[in-house]
Amino acid sequence: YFSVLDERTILENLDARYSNDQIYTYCGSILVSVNPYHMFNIYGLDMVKRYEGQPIGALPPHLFAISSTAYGRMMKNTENQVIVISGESGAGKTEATKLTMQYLAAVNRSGSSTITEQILEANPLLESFGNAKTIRNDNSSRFGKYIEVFFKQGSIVGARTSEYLLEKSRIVTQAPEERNYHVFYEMLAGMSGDRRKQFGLTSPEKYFYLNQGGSCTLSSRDDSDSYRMLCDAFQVLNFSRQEEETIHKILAAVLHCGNIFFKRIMVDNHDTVEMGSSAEVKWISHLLELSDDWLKQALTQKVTETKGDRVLTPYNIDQALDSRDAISKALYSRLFTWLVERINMIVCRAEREKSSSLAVLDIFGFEDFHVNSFEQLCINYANETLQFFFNQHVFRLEQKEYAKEKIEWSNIDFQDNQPATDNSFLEKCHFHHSDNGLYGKPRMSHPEFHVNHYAGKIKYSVLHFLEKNKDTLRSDVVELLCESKNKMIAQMFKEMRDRFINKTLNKATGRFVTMKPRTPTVAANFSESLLSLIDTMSRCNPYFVRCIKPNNDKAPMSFERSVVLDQLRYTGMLETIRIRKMGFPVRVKFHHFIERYRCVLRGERIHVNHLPTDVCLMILKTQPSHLVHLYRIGATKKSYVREDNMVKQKWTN
Ligand SMILES: Nc1ncnc2c1ncn2[C@@H]1O[C@H](COP(=O)(O)OP(=O)(O)OP(=O)(O)O)[C@@H](O)[C@H]1O
Repeated sequence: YFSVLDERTILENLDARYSNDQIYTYCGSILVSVNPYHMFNIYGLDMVKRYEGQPIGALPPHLFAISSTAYGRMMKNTENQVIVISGESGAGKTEATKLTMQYLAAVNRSGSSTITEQILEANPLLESFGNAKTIRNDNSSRFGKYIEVFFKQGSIVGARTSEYLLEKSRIVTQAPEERNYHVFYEMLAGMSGDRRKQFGLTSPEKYFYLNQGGSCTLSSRDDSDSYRMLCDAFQVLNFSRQEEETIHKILAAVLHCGNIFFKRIMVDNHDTVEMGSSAEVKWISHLLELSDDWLKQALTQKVTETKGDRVLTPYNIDQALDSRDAISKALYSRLFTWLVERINMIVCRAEREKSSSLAVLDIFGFEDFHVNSFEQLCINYANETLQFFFNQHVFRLEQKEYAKEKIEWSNIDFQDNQPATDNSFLEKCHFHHSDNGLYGKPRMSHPEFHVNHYAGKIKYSVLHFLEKNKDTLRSDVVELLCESKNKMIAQMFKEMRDRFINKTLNKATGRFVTMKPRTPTVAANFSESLLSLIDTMSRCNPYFVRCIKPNNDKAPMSFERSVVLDQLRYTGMLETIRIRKMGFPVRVKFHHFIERYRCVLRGERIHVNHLPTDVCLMILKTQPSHLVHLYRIGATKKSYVREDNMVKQKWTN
């Protein structure tokens, strides 16, 4: 534990420990984990046994200490627990989540059971569909996840995963040296030639949606091996043959979709398009079990209904390409949501009311890129909200500690960071907040705005912002997809249609009111799911794991202070320090305090009957009276000192 908390001390300690191969450190109530980019032999069954039943602090800092404490507390008090794992891309969140799940699987009382195996198998499946190679991380999760594991009498009885904000743009575009989601490459590498033919597929280099990053292979991952693991996971999770087949069909249809091209033509002086390829269109219609002309209708013209009339407006080439990509994104993201629900159906069958849960939240950290767009605003908004949750928790812990030690305090206050982006997110934010101090207006020449987040000022580019926020498939295209002869596909889009269109409200009167068809924005949906997540988490006892990336080169055991310091700021640890500094952040055990400062008594006799608190008071009374407000004596074991250089200086002298 750090007894003194400031930026420099934290940084120096993390550095010193890291160079000693100690990747874990406690900082207040947080476990800091610095990515070693090198596998230490510290996660075996021997370590599970060593940490099992041990409270935090009994053994050196370790992820298993957090898991063990959370598990023990859940068992003892049947109180729900949550471990919040955060950090930037490549910092080690996914690994920490996997290790926590493995720890739980190993210590739970039913040992290895079918349900435990199914819960663990869900992981490679979601990795195939939700992870991709980025320049920062070869296996980057492109969605946030909240996994609740349910226990009854110490045995795992089920689990439920919630997913947040899958990155959709990746399905249709990739930056240089990046890839699309693993599953496409795995499928093409692992399927037999015959099977590939069945879906009209060839090699990954041939697909526009797969080859934009430049390289379709990965040195750190064998795609055909991963495909085998994916197929095993389908088996363990009881996917039917038909379901597996439909999943493949949707994936193949997305790839064909990306290869559709258009020819620009002029009709009546209007720029319009003609479909350039018929082979892809045929394949897509065949795979999705739809009539041949549906795609043509969806891709070349817009349908507007006014007072019962259908008006058809031909698309220009940009609109046609956009609508092609919108269909691909909708197909893939609906499939992803369906998969998560399908896994939950299998592994979440326990009567949850009677069980307790231990949850893990693996969520992207604060992002500040060269160009920040809508996705970054969502992610940073999520971080802002989680930071508020974290501050509340730290604040509560402080209050509890002061109450226990009967320390009077009055001036601890923490800044509610909520207003930073609240509402600005739900509506077309940049038009509404020019008079908000936390908001910066875009300059005329730059389409951007600024938000002062808790972690610093971030500049957002508004280019494509509103489209990204809408991100909807035209309702007539959704209707077309609902007509698929494949029941699973039809059902997926019917759910989408029912969720967005004709939403009905059950008013207090008991009457149903049909709302005007309205599609909630991505931001509104996300904000709603985030608030519900916070609501669930606030009923749990939280633990915080902050993953830190020590360098930007994925280099093993190399600690760059400037890289780490930036993250310390973003992870909110310095905010904890600020909160603690407003109270009495330095807590020293009586005997340590006496040992260290008895010299200031200059030989004054300490009577054998003096209690440690009396001696501490004697020492403190040697200080000038105007410093009285800087310390407190705890009721049970510690002196509390408000950090102040003058006091420190004097005592040290
Ligand atoms: N505890 C660890 N021990 C050894 N190596 C690790 C550990 N944690 C992470 N790594 C290494 O760092 C890489 C990146 O970690 P991980 O995928 O967990 O990052 P992440 O924070 O989940 O990133 P993203 O947000 O992009 O998904 C891993 O593939 C692994 O090589």
